[in-house]
Amino acid sequence: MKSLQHPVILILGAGAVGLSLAGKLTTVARVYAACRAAHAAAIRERGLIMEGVWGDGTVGGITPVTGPDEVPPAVDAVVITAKGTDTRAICEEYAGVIRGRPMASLQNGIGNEEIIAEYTDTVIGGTVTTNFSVAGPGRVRVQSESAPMHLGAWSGDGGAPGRLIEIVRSAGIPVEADDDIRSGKWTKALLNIAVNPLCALLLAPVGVAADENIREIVVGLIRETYAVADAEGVRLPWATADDYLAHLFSVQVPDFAAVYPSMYYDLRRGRRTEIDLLNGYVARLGKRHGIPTPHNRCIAGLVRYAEAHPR
Ligand SMILES: NC(=O)C1=CN([C@@H]2O[C@H](COP(=O)(O)OP(=O)(O)OC[C@H]3O[C@@H](n4cnc5c(N)ncnc54)[C@H](OP(=O)(O)O)[C@@H]3O)[C@@H](O)[C@H]2O)C=CC1
Ligand SMILES: CC(C)(CO)C(=O)C(=O)O
Repeated sequence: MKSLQHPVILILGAGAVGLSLAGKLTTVARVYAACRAAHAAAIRERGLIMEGVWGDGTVGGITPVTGPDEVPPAVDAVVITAKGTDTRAICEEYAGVIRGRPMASLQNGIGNEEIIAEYTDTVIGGTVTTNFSVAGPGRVRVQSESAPMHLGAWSGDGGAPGRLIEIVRSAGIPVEADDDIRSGKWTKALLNIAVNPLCALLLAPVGVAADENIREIVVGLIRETYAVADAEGVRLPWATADDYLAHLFSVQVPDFAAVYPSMYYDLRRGRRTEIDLLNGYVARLGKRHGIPTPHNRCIAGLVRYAEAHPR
């Protein structure tokens, strides 16, 4: 990232999160959004339509691309917002563009940064605790923001996160530096482990987590995740699982009560989910450490079954 004057940003896998980010960044950067053809056609024709807490209106100036040949050579930074299930494939497709450039992940789950590090030296870990959805081709909705975006050095050039933070902040997106982004990814994953699969399976918004029939399952998922994180040496901001659960039920579930998480849309659209980067990952690590994870194993099994039997 040489210059902050007119940075050129490439967003890889632009759907709900990536197109929303593109819409905001276009005020401060030249933005290329690698997206599917239907989004690209709609954006070329009339711009990106945004609604919600990141602003309402039609945003021009985003250049959609559908392959690496359409990306100019002068990219300063890459941000990946594809699903974790697509990380390797999209990195392969855009490998020539990624190589030698700082690349940030805003994806949920654990394991994406390790894959990205195979394609470039400077990797920035990131989290975003805002609800995004696709309302149609080239049309996104941004609802409920519960915490600022977090960005922090994963590998390589330690100055890269600071430069990206400046760009993101100047676009009006709340963002903070995270000096332990490995723990930051786990911290964000707690919320997704607690609510994403349940909402996807029950076809319910996040508020369902507080239902008296469901709450106990959420408690089990999080207590197991805490035990596994502890065995992995991950430092979480809440000392105990029950401290985090208090935050989840008093802040995060109310903030997102009325909206549906990303995994809900995956199952509804018959797509693969990120379950193996979330609850499935916890179950796998639990096995390795000899920690029982019956809640996470059960929920991961149910999601895998639902993936294989689209409704
Ligand atoms: N939605 C949310 O509220 C939040 C999501 N996240 C995380 O952010 C990440 C992205 O989520 P979200 O934006 O909801 O997901 P989306 O599915 O809406 O967006 C990802 C987009 O990338 C596209 N894509 C995949 N591969 C390619 C490719 N090779 N070339 C071009 N486009 C490609 C997908 O197309 P296709 O579907 O056709 O494969 C899809 O349109 C996930 O890790 C999610 O967990 C984090 C915080 C909040
Ligand atoms: C924070 C939350 C729940 C917002 O939708 C999310 O990360 C997701 O949908 O995956």
